[in-house]
Amino acid sequence: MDERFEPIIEGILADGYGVLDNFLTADEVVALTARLHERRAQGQFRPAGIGNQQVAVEKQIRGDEILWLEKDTAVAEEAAFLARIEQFMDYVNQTCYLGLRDFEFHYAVYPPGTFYKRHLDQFRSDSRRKLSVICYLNDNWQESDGGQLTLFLPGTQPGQAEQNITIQPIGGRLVCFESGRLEHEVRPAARQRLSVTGWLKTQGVF
Ligand SMILES: O=C(O)CCC(=O)C(=O)O
Ligand SMILES: [Fe+2]
Repeated sequence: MDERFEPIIEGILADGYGVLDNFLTADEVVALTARLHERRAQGQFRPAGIGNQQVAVEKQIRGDEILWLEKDTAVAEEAAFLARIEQFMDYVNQTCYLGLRDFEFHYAVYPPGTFYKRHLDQFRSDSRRKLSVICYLNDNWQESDGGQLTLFLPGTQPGQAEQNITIQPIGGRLVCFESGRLEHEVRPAARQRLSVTGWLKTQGVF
């Protein structure tokens, strides 16, 4: 068992979310970022969709561009990332019994000035999504760069106010939270903001 994932599991069980720094080493972040930029320069990214609305409407909600990672076409650094995610998923299954069987991940680029308004990941498209996972690829991110992830934790007692958690999108950092329970948003980013985002899923019907 991979003990380094334990703090994030404890966070998920206690609070519905966990954060783990150095999920990727600095060298791995640099290498994966280079692959991202190559693919984007080749025109492989598309504006992220949120449903059937027009792109202009969607941009009021989210402004990121994405590219799904596919096992078949993954280069070495991408395959290594997906293998690490698989280890993480195995560890979660051994400790949390969520019955995770599958995952899907995409690169995400938030150009300067873009954001993703408050939302819930799960029910938009696929109720098999159990855990949302984001790994940031940013070099030397400063608080003044904006782009923070805000998690809205529901109060645990009746009448208790929700709590806002602010997470800086620091390179190599992994964030994981319950897809069906925690609403969240990406604050406007003042500089280009890079990540790999995905979902750990159960099998079964939508
Ligand atoms: O990049 C982040 O911090 C969150 C992204 C997100 O909420 C999403 O892609 O659904
Ligand atoms: Fe989200």
